[in-house]
Amino acid sequence: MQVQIALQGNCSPLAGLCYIYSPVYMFAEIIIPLALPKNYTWEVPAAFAEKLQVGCRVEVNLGKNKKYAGVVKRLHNEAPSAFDPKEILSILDEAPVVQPWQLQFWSWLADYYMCSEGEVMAAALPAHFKLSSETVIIFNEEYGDDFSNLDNEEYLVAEALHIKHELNITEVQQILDASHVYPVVNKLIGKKVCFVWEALKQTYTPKKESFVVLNPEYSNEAKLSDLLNNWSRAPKQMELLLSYLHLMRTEGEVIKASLLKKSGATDVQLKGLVEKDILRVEKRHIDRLHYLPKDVTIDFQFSAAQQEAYEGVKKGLEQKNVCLLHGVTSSGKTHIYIKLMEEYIRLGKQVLYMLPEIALTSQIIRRLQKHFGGYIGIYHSKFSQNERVEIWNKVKSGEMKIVLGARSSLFLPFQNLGFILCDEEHDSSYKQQDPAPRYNGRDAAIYMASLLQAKVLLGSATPSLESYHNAKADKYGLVELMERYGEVHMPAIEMVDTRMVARQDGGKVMISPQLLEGIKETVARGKQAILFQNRRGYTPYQVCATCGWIAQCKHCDVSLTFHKYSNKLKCHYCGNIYPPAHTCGACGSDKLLQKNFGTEKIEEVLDKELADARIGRMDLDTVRNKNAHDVLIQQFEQKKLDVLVGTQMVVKGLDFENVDLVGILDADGLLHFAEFRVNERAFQLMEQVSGRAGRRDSNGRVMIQTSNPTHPVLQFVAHHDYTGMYAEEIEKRRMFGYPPYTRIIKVTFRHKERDVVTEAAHRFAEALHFSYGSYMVGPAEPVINRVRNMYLMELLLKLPRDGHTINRCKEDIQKHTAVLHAEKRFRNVLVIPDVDAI
Ligand SMILES: Nc1ncnc2c1ncn2[C@@H]1O[C@H](COP(=O)(O)OP(=O)(O)OP(=O)(O)O)[C@@H](O)[C@H]1O
Ligand SMILES: [Zn+2]
Repeated sequence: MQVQIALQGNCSPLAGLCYIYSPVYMFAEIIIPLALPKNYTWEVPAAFAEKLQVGCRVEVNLGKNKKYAGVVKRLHNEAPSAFDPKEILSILDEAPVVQPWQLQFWSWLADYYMCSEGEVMAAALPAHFKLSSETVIIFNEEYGDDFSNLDNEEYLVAEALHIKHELNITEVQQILDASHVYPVVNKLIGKKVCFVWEALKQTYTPKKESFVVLNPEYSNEAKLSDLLNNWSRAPKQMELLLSYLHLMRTEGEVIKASLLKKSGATDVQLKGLVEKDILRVEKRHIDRLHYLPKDVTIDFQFSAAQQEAYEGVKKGLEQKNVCLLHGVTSSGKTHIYIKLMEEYIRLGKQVLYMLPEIALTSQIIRRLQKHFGGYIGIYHSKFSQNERVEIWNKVKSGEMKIVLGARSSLFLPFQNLGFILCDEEHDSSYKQQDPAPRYNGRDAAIYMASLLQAKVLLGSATPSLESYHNAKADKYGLVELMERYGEVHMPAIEMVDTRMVARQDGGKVMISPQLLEGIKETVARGKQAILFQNRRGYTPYQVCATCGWIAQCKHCDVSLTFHKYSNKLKCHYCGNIYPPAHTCGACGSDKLLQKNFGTEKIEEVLDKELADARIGRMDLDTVRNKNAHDVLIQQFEQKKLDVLVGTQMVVKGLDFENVDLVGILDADGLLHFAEFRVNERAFQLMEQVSGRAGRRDSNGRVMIQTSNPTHPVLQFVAHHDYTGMYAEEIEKRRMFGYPPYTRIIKVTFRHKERDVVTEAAHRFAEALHFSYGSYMVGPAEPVINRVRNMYLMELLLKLPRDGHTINRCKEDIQKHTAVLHAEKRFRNVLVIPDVDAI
C-alpha cells in the first residue's frame, strides 16, 4: 500500500517543521443508488485528490455508458486487485451532502435489513441529489427568464430548458458538446432553474391558498380603533373588515374564500381594502408554515397525572436511551411530548417527531404549530422535491428545529438531533414493505439515536408487544399514564351479538338495530359518531348463488371488490379495474350475491336510514388526493359532518371533541387471520378506535358487533385491559417461539410459474435445513399465493436472538440466493428477505 503525502499550506521549507501533512487518497469506494451486491471502487484523478471528501457526490461511469451521481463512502489507497478501476469524472459537491453519521446509518440499515447501501441511498436522498443517465430535468417556471447570474454553460442549458421545458441528459450533452455534464446540471438545480423529474412517482403538490392578513400597522389597538372610528365612505368595506376581525379572533387565520363567503362581500370590496393597504392577500402553501413566527409558546398546565408522567419520562431518559410512554387514549400524551420538545429546542437541539403515516400529520401539525410556529416543518415522501430539498437544507443548516414526518424523515441530515419522538409506536405502518430497505422506522430511529447520542421516546395507548417487553425487561424506561385528561372516563363498551340479530338475506349483519338506534340518538343530541369497517368499496366479493363462482382478479388470487360509486370491480392488490359482473363467469347464471360489506355500502345505507344526517367517508378511495384527507378531518372537527365512516384511517391518533359513539361493525373480520400477531393487532385497532369516543365528557360509548362476544380479545377491549392482553399474548409468543422471543426473517420467493417458485423455495429451504431446520416454518404458499401474475412462496425463520446466529443466517441466505440464481431454471426467481417482517 502506497500513501502519497501532499503538502498543504504555504510554509516555506526553510521555516522548519511547519509542514501540514494530509494524506491524498487514490481510490474511492462509492455508493450508487442501485441494488448492486457491493460498492465498487473508482480511481481519484490527481486533479480532484485534494478537493474530494467523504460524503460528496461524484459523477462516475458504470458499465459502458451509464452514468450516475454516487456518494463517496470511503477514500483509501487499496488498489483493487480484481479489476482496473475507472476514473471519477467529476465532483458535484464542494461540501459533503451526506454526513459521516448518515453513512454509518445507511450501512447499518443495509446490513440489518439485508439490502444494498445503494438501495438505502435511493430511499434516503431526494431526487434532486440523484442524477443518472435516465434523469430528465424540467424547467422551473417560477424561475422566470432572467438568466443574468448564470455562467455561459448554465445559460445555454437554461435557455434550451426555457424553450423545451424538459431535457434529458443526452440532450444536455449535445447542447454543451461535452460528455460529462452533471456539474452543470447540478448547479442549475442548486440555483432552482430546473428540477429533476421523478418518473412513476405521484408527487404531492402542496395546496396554495389565499390568506387575508391585516396590515401589521393596525395590530396596534389604538390605530385600529382610530381607523374604524374615522371611517367615512364605503360601509360595505367596513362590514367586510369587521367580519375579517371577527374571523381572525375566532379562527386564528383567515382564508380569502371563507372570508368572502361568511361576510357575503365581493372580491371588489376586498380589493378596495387591499388598495387602501388595510388588508393584504397572500398566497401560502398550507403545509409549509414558513410564514409563522419563530417562537415557542407553552400555554397549558399539566394535570397531576400528566405532571407525574412527564417527570417519569424525564427520569427514564436520564437513565436509559429509550423510554416508553404507555398512556391510555386521550390521556394527553401530546402535551407531554410538546413540553419535552420544548426543552430540547431550548437546549439548541433538533427534534424529530415521527408518525407512522403521512395521513396523520394534518391534525397534529395544527396542534404543534400553535406551540412551535415556524420552528416546525413537515417532511414526507409525497412532498414535491423542491420542498423536500428546502427542508433538507434547513435541517442541515440547523434552521429547522422540529421535523414532523413519516419514517423517511430519518434520512434528513440532522446537525444536532437531541430527541426522537415515535408516536403510535405500535403501528405496523412504520415498517416499509416495498421496495428495500424494508426497515421499521421505530427500530431504525432507536439505532440512529444511538449514533447521535439522542434520546427516544416511544408513545402509544397500545404499545407493541416488543416495546412493552423491552420496557418490562428494563431495556427501556417505562411510564404509564392510566387516566384520561380532564376527568373523562374511558368509554363504555357494549357488545352486540350478531347471532341474535334477525337477518333478511342470510348475509352478514351490517348495522344492527341497536347500533342504528345508537347512531340516531347520538346525532339527535347534536353529537357525532364514527363507524369503523376495515374494508373499502361496496362489497368485497360477489358469489354466484348457483355454482359458487367468485369474481376474481386475472392477475392475483383475490376476489374483486365492487365499487358502486365508480361502478367498477377493483383488485385491491394490483389495482386492476374490471367492468361490474352481471352474470356468473362460470355458469352464466344471473344470480350473483353481494357478500360482506365495505365502507361505501355502509355510507349508502346510512344515507337512507338517516335522511337528515350528514355522512362522510374516509378511506383510500376518498382521500386519494392528500388535501381531501385534511378537508374531511376539518369538516368533521368543525361539525359539518355527523357521522364518519372509515377504514383504519379513522382509528389513528385523531382527536375529535364531539364524538360520543364509536361503532365497530365487524369485529369478527379483525380476528380471523392465520397470523401470530392477529390478537395483538385486533386489540390495538379496537382499543384505538374506541379511544376516539367521549374525549371531552364522560358519555363515550362504543358498540362492537360480533358473533363471538366472549372472545378473549373482545373481553380485553371491553375492560380496556392492555396488560391482560399483553400477559396472555406474550406467553403464547414465548411458548411458540415468536417475537419478541425470536427474531423473524421472512423470505419470499416470486416467479411467474408456480412450479418454478415452489421448487425454488423447497430447494432453498433444503439448503438451509441443516443449520436452521429447527427454526424454519415452511416453505409454504401464502394465503394469497399470486399477486400481479407472480406466484408466491414463503419461508419463515424464527431465529434465536443472538447476534451470531442471526448474522450467520443472513450470510447463508445471501449465499444460497446466489447458489439458486446460478441455476438456469431459477435465475429469475426473486428472493426477498424481510427482516423483522410484520
Ligand atoms: N394539559 C392539558 N391542557 C389542556 N388540554 C389538554 C391537556 N392535556 C390534554 N389535553 C387535551 O386532551 C385531549 C386529549 O389529549 P391527546 O390528544 O394528547 O391524547 P393522547 O394521549 O394523544 O390520545 P391518543 O392516544 O388517543 O391519541 C386533547 O384535545 C388535548 O388537547
Ligand atoms: Zn389483481
